[in-house]
Amino acid sequence: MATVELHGIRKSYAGGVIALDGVDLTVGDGENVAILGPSGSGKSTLLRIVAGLEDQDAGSVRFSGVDQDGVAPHERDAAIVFQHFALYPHLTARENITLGLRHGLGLSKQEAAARATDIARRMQVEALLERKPKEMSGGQRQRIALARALARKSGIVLLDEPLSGLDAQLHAVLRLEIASLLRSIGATGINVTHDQLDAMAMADRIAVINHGRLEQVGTPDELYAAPASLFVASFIGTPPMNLLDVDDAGGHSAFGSVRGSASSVAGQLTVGVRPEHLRLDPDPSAWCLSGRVALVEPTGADRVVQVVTPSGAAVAFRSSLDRTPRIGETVTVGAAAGDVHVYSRGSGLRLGDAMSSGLSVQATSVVAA
Ligand SMILES: Nc1ncnc2c1ncn2[C@@H]1O[C@H](COP(=O)(O)OP(=O)(O)OP(=O)(O)O)[C@@H](O)[C@H]1O
Repeated sequence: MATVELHGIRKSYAGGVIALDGVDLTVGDGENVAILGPSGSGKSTLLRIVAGLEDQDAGSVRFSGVDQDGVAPHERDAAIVFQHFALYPHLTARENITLGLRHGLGLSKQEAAARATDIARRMQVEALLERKPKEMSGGQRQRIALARALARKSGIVLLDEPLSGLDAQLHAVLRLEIASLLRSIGATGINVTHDQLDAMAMADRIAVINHGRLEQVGTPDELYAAPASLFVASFIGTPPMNLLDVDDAGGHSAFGSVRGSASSVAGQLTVGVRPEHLRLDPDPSAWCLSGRVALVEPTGADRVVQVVTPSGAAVAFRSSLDRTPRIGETVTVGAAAGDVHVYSRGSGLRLGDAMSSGLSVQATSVVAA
C-alpha cells in the first residue's frame, strides 16, 4: 500500500521565481498520475520535492499518511528515474541493477541476483544483463535504468521525462510498457512529462500544471471532454482546440453569439471547438462558420484543414479522405452546441458548453467568404 498526499506545496527560488504556488494532489494506491505542463511550469521541482531531493518552503508531503519532512531521499519508499538516467559505464546491466539492491537495500548477493533476474524477465531484457551500457542502444539503456529503479520494489515510482530523447517508435512502445509494468507490480506512479500523448497513454489521471499551479486534475477523458481552463483547452488535443474571442460589443464571434446571464461575464468570452467536432456542410442549426481553405495537411487517416474567415480568424477541422476541400475553396463547417465550449476570458475558466443554462448562446448566420 502506498499513497502520496501533497498539501499546499510552495517553492520559490532566489530572484523571485515562484516554481510552485500551492499544489494539492492526492495519488491513490496503485494509481499512476502524470504531471503535465510546459517547460518551466514546475514539474521537476514538484517531483524532486516528492523524492526529498529538494525541500519545499511550505506545505507537506505524506506517503501513506506519514509526513516525509526530514526523511532522507534514500529512506523514502520511492524510486526515481530521471530524464538523463546514469548507468555506471564500467558495470554490466546486471551489476548496475544489483548494486543499489546490495548497498542501498542491504540485500545479500543471492537475493539481489534473484531480483535482477526476475525484473529483467518481466521487462524482457534478460539477454542484455551481461552487457555494458556502451554495448546497448539508447532504448535498451533506458529499459535497464527502469529495471534498476523497479527492482527496488518501492511502493512509489517517480519518473521524470523517462522517454525523452528516444525515437518516436520506441517512445510509443516504451510508454505502454512502463504503464503496464507499473500496473502489474502495483506501484503508485508519478510521471512528469510535457508530452500530452505520453500523459494520455500512461496515466490514470493527469494533473495539468501551469506557472506552478495545478489547473485541472482528471482522467484523460475528462480533460479532453471538458477542459477546465483556456490553458488546458489549448494544451490537450492535437491539433489544439480552436479558440475564438467573442467580441465585446455585440457578443459575437465569427462563429456564434454568447452572452452570460450575469453581466460581469458578458462581452469577455472565448468559445472553443475541437477540430474533430467541426463537420463540413453542417446542419443549419449547428454553430457554423465559413471561410476559405488556406492549408490542407494529410495525416494518413484524414486531413487537417485550415480555414480562414473573412474577419481573419483561423480554424482547423478534420476532413475525411472522401471529401477533401481544395485550397482556395469556400467551405462551411459547423459543430453541435454541446461541442462548443464557453470560457470567461478574464478568469480563463470554463463556464459550460453552448447548451448550458445561464448562458444565452446561439449560432449566428453563416458569413459568406
Ligand atoms: N535551482 C534553481 N534555481 C533557480 N530557479 C530554478 C531552479 N530550479 C528551477 N528553477 C526555476 O523554477 C521554475 C520551474 O522549474 P522546473 O524545472 O520545475 O520546471 P519544469 O516544468 O520541470 O521544466 P522543464 O520541462 O523545462 O524541465 C522555472 O522557472 C525554473 O527556471
